[in-house]
Amino acid sequence: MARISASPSPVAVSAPDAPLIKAVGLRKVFPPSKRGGEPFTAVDGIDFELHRGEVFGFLGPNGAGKSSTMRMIGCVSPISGGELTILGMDPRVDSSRIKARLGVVPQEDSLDLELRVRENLLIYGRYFGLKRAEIAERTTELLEFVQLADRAESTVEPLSGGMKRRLTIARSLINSPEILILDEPTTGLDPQARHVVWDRLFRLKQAGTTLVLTTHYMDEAEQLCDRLVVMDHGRIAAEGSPRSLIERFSTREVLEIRFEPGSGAHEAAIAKAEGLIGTGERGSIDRLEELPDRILVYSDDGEAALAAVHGSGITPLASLVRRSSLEDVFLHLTGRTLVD
Ligand SMILES: Nc1ncnc2c1ncn2[C@@H]1O[C@H](COP(=O)(O)OP(=O)(O)OP(=O)(O)O)[C@@H](O)[C@H]1O
Repeated sequence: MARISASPSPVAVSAPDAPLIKAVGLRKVFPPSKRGGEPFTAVDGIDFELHRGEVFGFLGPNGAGKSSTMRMIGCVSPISGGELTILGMDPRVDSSRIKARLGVVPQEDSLDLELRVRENLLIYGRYFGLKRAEIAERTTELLEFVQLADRAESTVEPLSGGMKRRLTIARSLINSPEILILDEPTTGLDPQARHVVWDRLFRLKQAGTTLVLTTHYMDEAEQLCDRLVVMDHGRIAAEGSPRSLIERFSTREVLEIRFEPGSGAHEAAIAKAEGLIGTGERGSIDRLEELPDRILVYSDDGEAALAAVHGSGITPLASLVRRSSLEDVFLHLTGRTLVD
């Protein structure tokens, strides 16, 4: 298991506690298409640092600029502006040396479907210049780690989506990377397959591997990330641990109320509930968010807020009290939900 973790002997980082990745005013601007138009700014001057041993996340909806950022970190897309330092090096100068010390799990699996599972790792190991014996030993360990040892000799094509993702993770670890980059590691997987992938990522985290990942699943970000940035329209809206972001930008609990569609009750309830905001009484409402299908009532005491809602003559069709989540943080910061 220890060998699955981050490489033990970092070389080109200037100081022991220097960030593994440091971005200052990082930008990605795509040129106009051949048909004309304006250049498009996908990443608009972001600052962040990644430290050894942490799991750092970029949380944001589709189009927020997460993949564009990851591709710059992975040295497959040149930066358009600002500064980016990876393992103490400049990707504009040292991309090959940086790549040799990274593991990358791209958003779309890029496995060789006709080859066997083991052969996919062999090719990658050769690409990184590892010796055959070393590749063979590491392949055995990694396939065990991702629970694919019994599939080593089968071709990749018939594997499930979850298995392919786990194989991609194994492949990304063949060179004992110091940083593992995962772009939406569980997108497209069913809930059970997601949990198996999460379990493997947890183990890497426990083993001290430095992970940087993107996601638009708030539960993934909450469970895995030590620290994250909330990204929207190419900018960072907030940064912190999942817990600190929730404490800073939301209440302890949220009351969700729903009404008969088309009855007009939703609009009437909004008008009444606004009168309950900031009363200072038990169940006092901090703020409301209105979504097309429900109203979110933010209060530190959801049950008391529900009682206050009922007391004001609002009668929802259904109600639910839950803990605040990163989804609520995102909604508060951007006015939009994470998944459209
Ligand atoms: N090669 C490109 N040329 C022009 N625009 C691009 C290019 N690649 C990405 N974009 C645009 O940049 C914006 C950010 O895309 P990006 O893929 O970084 O977002 P994302 O947060 O990763 O979203 P997703 O979850 O959909 O991958 C989007 O509006 C996208 O259409």
